[in-house]
Amino acid sequence: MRKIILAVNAGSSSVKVSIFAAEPDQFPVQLAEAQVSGLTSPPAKLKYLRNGEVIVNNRAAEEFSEEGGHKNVTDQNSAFNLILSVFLSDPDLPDLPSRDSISLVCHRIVHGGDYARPQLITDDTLHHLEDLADLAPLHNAPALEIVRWCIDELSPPAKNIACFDSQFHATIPEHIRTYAINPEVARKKGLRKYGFHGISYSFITRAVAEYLGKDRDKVNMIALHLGSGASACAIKAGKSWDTSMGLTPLAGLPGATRSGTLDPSLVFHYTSNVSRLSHLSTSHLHLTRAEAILNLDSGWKALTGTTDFGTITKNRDSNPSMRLAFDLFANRVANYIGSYYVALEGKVDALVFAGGIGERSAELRREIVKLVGCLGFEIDEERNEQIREEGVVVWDVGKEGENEKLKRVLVCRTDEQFEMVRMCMEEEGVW
Ligand SMILES: Nc1ncnc2c1ncn2[C@@H]1O[C@H](COP(=O)(O)OP(=O)(O)O)[C@@H](O)[C@H]1O
Ligand SMILES: CC(=O)OP(=O)(O)O
Ligand SMILES: [Mg+2]
Repeated sequence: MRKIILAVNAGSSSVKVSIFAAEPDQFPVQLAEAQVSGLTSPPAKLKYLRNGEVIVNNRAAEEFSEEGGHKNVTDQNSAFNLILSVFLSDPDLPDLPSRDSISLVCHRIVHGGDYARPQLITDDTLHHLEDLADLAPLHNAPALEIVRWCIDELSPPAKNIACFDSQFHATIPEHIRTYAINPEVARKKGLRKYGFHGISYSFITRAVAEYLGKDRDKVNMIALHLGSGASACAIKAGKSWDTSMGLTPLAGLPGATRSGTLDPSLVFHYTSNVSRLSHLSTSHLHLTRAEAILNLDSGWKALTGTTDFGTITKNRDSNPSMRLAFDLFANRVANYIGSYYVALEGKVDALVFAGGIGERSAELRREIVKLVGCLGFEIDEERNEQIREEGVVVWDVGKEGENEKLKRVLVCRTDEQFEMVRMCMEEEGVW
C-alpha cells in the first residue's frame, strides 16, 4: 500500500522537511521539500521545492508566518509548523490534502545513545530520548518538541519513528571510541564517543559508492559534513571507523556557535562557577554555564559576530576576524583529513564535501584541498566553481588526468530526509 511519509530533520540552525510517497520494496519518491534556514542568524529564510522545482527561494520566513497567521519563526518547532502549513496549503500538492494523509513521520534525533536501529516512538522511547537530551543540547530537546507536537496533532493515524545520527557510528572500534578515563565510571555513565551526522554519512556512503561504481562495503573515504555543526568521518569498507564528534556534538571541529575541541581545562579558566546551571536551562534540558559558553557562545559567532559562514567567506579579505575564522576552520579540517588518511592507510577512494558549507563554499573547498595537497588531492578550479542543478547528487571537483596518483575530490548533496525514510522502510513493522 502506498504511504505518505514526512521526514523531519531538525538541525542546530535549520529545519528541513521532505514528503515522500513510498511503496514497499521500492525507493521512496520525493514529492516536496522545504527548509527554514538561518535560525541562528535571523531573519530565518524559507525555501520550498515541489517535484524538484523551486517554488519559494529563500524568502523571509516571517512573510509566510504573517500571511498564514502563524507565530513568528524563532525556533525549530515554529519552523516545522510553518513548513507543514506551506505543504498543506499548496493546491498543487494533491497527495497531502490534509494532516490525516500522513501515515509515518520520521524524525532525526541526533543522540540515540546505544540504539542501533530506528525506533517506533512510544512513551518509553520518548522518555529515554528525553534522558539523553543533555548530551546533545542544541538538538535533542528541539527535535523532541516536534515529536511531541506530532504525537498530539498527527497520531493517529501517523506513527512516529526516531532515526539517530549516532547509529551509523556503532561500528567504531572500541580503542577509538573509548576515552582514557576510569573505565568503571565510563561504563556506568555511558561516557564514550558516539559520533553524529551519521544519517548524512550513511547517505553519502551509498551515493558516493554508486557514483564510483563500487560496492558500498568496499569503499573507503574521508567524508566532511560541514554545516552549522561540522564533523569529519573516516569511512572504511563502507562503515564508520572514526569520527570527530564525541560524547556530544561539541567535540571535534568548531561550528556556528560551538568551540569544537579545546583543552578541557580551558573552561575553568574562562570564567567562574562553570558547573552552575545556565539561565538557558529548561525543564527538558539541564545546561551548565560551561556547556552554554562552549555550545552557544563560541565558534563563528564568537570569533566574527555572525553564524553565517557565507558572510565569513565573502568578507574574509577585508575583515581580519573573518579571515581568522576561515583559516582556523580550514586548518582544523585539514588536520582531520591528515589523521584519517593515516587511519585508512592511504587507501582513500575520495575526499567528500557535504553539508551547507561543504556543498556551497567553493572557496573553503579550494583552501582545504590546497592544505592537504601533499596527500594527492588537487582541486579543479573550473569544476569547483560550477553550480550544479538541484537534482545532481554527487559531482567531481578534483583534477583529473595525467597524474594517476591523484585522488578524487567530490561534493555530495546530502539528503538526511531521504536516508531516514530509506532506513525506516527497512524496518519490519513499518508497513
Ligand atoms: N554559499 C555559502 N557559502 C558558505 N556557507 C554557506 C553558504 N550557504 C550557506 N552556508 C552555510 O551553511 C550553514 C548551514 O548548513 P546546514 O548543513 O544547512 O545547517 P544545519 O547544521 O542547521 O543542518 C550555515 O552556516 C550557512 O551560513
Ligand atoms: C550533529 C549536528 O551538529 O547537527 P547539525 O549540523 O545539523 O546542527
Ligand atoms: Mg544539519
